[in-house]
Amino acid sequence: MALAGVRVIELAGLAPAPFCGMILADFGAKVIRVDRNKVGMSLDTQARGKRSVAINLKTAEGVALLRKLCVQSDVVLEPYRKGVMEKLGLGPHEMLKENPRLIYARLTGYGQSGSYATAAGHDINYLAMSGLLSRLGRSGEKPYAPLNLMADFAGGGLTCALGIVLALLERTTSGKGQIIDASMVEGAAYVGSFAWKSRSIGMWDSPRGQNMLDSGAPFYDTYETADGKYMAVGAIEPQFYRQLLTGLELDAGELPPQMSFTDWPELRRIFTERFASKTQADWSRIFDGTDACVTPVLSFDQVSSHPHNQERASFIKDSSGDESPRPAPVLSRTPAEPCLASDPVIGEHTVEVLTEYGFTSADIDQMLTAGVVECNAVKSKL
Ligand SMILES: C[C@H](CCC[C@@H](C)[C@H]1CC[C@H]2[C@@H]3[C@H](O)C[C@@H]4C[C@H](O)CC[C@]4(C)[C@H]3C[C@H](O)[C@]12C)C(=O)SCCNC(=O)CCNC(=O)[C@H](O)C(C)(C)COP(=O)(O)OP(=O)(O)OC[C@H]1O[C@@H](n2cnc3c(N)ncnc32)[C@H](O)[C@@H]1OP(=O)(O)O
Repeated sequence: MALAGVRVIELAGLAPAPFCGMILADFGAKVIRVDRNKVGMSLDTQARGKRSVAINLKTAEGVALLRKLCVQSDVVLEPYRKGVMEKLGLGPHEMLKENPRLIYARLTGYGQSGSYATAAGHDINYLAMSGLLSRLGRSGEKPYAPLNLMADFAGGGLTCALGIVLALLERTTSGKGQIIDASMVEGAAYVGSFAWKSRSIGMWDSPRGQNMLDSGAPFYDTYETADGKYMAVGAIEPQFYRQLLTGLELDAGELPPQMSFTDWPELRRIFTERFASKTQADWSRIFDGTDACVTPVLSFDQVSSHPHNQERASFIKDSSGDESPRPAPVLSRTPAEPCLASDPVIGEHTVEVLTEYGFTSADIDQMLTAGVVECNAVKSKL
């Protein structure tokens, strides 16, 4: 796998950093999640392929231990509020002095500088601060955040993973590590570069929800079907739009022109009525194999059994039978090989990892007894 041999220390966080760590693990890195002691259950739902070590960082020995792990690792990924790592004596400048090849990734909402740097926040706040949230939502309604996908995951975890991979690549020539300041506000804004930069061609001149790609246009929207499901329509180009009309059995000559903004409400009414006349399966049969750019809006239950997704094996099942998306993208020689075993319990691999990093049994026993680290066995599911 592409990241084979890369050792990552991920400090346990809420959602974006766990996703970043999972991406690295899916593509072959050895990711060790550092959890707290005495926590019953991990809230990390993005733990695929990781191992867990439980360390009490509120002890000097715990801090010294983490430092030793970082000295022997390639990447440290930390998701805490600005200043937390420095307070622990584990700030990037100290760590890079000890391991100049270390890539020290800091994934925060507001970045490491600026007056919001130390403020608490979540996806919706970062998305709001990126400018993007103001553009999301239907006409006449308040801004609407699309789950916590944009800042936490696209602008956060994924962008941070890109930064780490870029720094690893650069290190192959310089031999040096570096610090990554991954701000979710900036990551989300960057993901939204199209929205920013396409203002110059008038893409966003109308208010929220009244533009071509923000649910303003009737040919770029979702429609309810007779069985209460939905179809997605993305028929922008005239040649594809004509195929949409053919599938809907509508005569272009009897309709207003596609790009007549003032007629969009009337066109939407006509499309709404048409889509409501057949089921999702009926419409899928009609539009499959055409270039009308019309697809069913699949539920999580439907998605893996759709023929296209099945043919590409786009979804995988883990050892408990739970489905999730296959890592993307697919690399031809060194594809990701996601681990299908159950997620680690907190501290499951403490002894295994510390042994691997060169600690003796006596050292480990001493740390276990002193409560510096914790090792927990997997509970039987029987
Ligand atoms: C929308 C999202 C995230 C959604 C996640 C949800 C899935 C979950 C979020 C809350 C969960 C629920 C909740 O926990 C209550 C229930 C618990 C129950 O067990 C389960 C059900 C729950 C309902 C549960 C259900 C779900 O799991 C949840 C709903 C996001 O947007 S995530 C993005 C958040 N932002 C960032 O990550 C940006 C960077 N980070 C930060 O700004 C801050 O970390 C943050 C997130 C604001 C949190 O601030 P906080 O004050 O809590 O922490 P920090 O200031 O960062 O300091 C960390 C302290 O911890 C110490 N520490 C760290 N490791 C160790 C260790 N191994 N040992 C000892 N101590 C450790 C560290 O030293 C710091 O200590 P100090 O404060 O003393 O410096």
